[in-house]
Amino acid sequence: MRHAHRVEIVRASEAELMARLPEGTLMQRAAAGLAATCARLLTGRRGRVYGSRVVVLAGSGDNGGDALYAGAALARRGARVTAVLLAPERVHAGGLAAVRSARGRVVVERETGLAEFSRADLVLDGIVGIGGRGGLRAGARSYAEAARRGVVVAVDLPSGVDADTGEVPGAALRADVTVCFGTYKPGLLVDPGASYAGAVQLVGIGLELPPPDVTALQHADVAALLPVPDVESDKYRRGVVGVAAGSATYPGAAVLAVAGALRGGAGAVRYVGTAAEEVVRRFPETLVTEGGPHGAGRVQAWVVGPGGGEGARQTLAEALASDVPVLVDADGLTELGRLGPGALAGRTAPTLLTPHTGEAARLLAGADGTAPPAAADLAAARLATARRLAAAYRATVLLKGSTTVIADPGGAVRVNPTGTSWLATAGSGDVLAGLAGSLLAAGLPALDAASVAAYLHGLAGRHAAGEPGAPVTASWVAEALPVVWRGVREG
Ligand SMILES: NC(=O)C1=CN([C@@H]2O[C@H](COP(=O)(O)OP(=O)(O)OC[C@H]3O[C@@H](n4cnc5c(N)ncnc54)[C@H](O)[C@@H]3O)[C@@H](O)[C@H]2O)[C@@H](O)CC1
Ligand SMILES: [K+]
Repeated sequence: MRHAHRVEIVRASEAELMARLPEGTLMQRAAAGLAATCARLLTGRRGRVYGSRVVVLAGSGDNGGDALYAGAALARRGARVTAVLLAPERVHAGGLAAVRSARGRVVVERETGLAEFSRADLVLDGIVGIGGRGGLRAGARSYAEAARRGVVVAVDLPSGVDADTGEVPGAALRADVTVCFGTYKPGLLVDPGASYAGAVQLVGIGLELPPPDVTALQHADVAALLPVPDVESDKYRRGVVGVAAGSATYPGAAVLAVAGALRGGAGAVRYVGTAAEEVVRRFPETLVTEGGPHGAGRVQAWVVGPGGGEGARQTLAEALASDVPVLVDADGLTELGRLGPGALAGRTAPTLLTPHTGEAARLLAGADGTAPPAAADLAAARLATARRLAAAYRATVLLKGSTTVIADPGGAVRVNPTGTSWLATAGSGDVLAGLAGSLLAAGLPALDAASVAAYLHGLAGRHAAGEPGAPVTASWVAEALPVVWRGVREG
């Protein structure tokens, strides 16, 4: 599991530790880890550190200090190091002295800096770290826009990315590798920030941290959560998931939601709705029932909404009246937005909402009676959006997007590290809804069901798209689920 902490928490832990250690110890630990990664990268690219061109972009804070000390360490190993000072009057004095004494070059003119930047083998981005506020300032922005041929290593986080939210209010440096200190920062795990970070490496500096603000599951965590039948299992013990989806206009949504549900670990899938014929033709193993969720027979979780069309309101009401977990998607969310959070007030079992940002906007409007916010604004602030929705509806929320975010009403937040933009395809959400519902029926708590579903769905999308990637259809994503499930279990 990757743990991320917000800046306020990092600062408090650092202060507590620094009070017990000789001055500069943490920066030396950070710089040593950073220099080791840079040396590995240079050796991988050029065969050796000696003689390589390294540029250190040093801003005015301790982030620049880390970068300068790491640059000095590389200079001592024979790298040709140029430190470019973006704020010469406020540069970290100790770091600068270290570069000078290791015979590094120091430049302050922007033109020279940019020329060095463009031909460096490796650039250390130490412009700003967790002290960054707002978009990059003009002098720094030119580096974000300049061409380069070398590898860029972000110090703690790519400059220009908001550490707490992943928002990029302007330009940011695009890194190939980010070396972060002490803990991951939420902005490294959530897009758009995550897309600037490249491969992220954590260097321990000895911080004692409280529980994380944000987590990201890894293979082993997902493997431990996957429901696996034992000798005592029958279809009811494994869970029956009810899928109320599809309509005369959208029968395909029913087929895709069932396709996801059949691969999600439940023992059986029960379909209710008008697309029964299509569903059974495609998946004869599906149990089908006339009418709606009410009186449909035994299920352990409901999925309502995909392709629900006109009937979505009635279906939603019947499912919400049950005492089993309910996943609400698509047209079900539109209906829920009209009804507002009050519609969930009487529920005794968990509710999982799976909006994209457009549906999230309608849900938020339904919660506070205002006009829907712009979906683009919600996408840029996806952590905050998921948290707001979870709090307003007292439900678990899986906010779909370039980084899918899952928020529990209790405050826990997970971000999904898998996924691919090829998943932005029609019907992909229906598969995800079926899959997550199946995991709910198999007994996973809503936060786990949602985050495991997002993880597997993302991997399946990548698997279906292949390398370097090609368009996929939602059906292929569903078909790839057993392969990635096995892959996760194998580790
Ligand atoms: N505090 C500690 O104990 C440790 C801190 N470390 C490093 O220190 C960093 C934090 O250092 P600081 O608190 O000095 O803050 P930073 O170095 O991240 O940035 C603060 C400086 O950048 C300037 N700045 C802010 N926003 C800017 C923008 N948008 N464009 C250009 N300049 C901007 C500010 O005027 C300020 O001088 C961490 O990210 C990490 O790299 C590490 O050395 C580990 C230990
Ligand atoms: K940085």
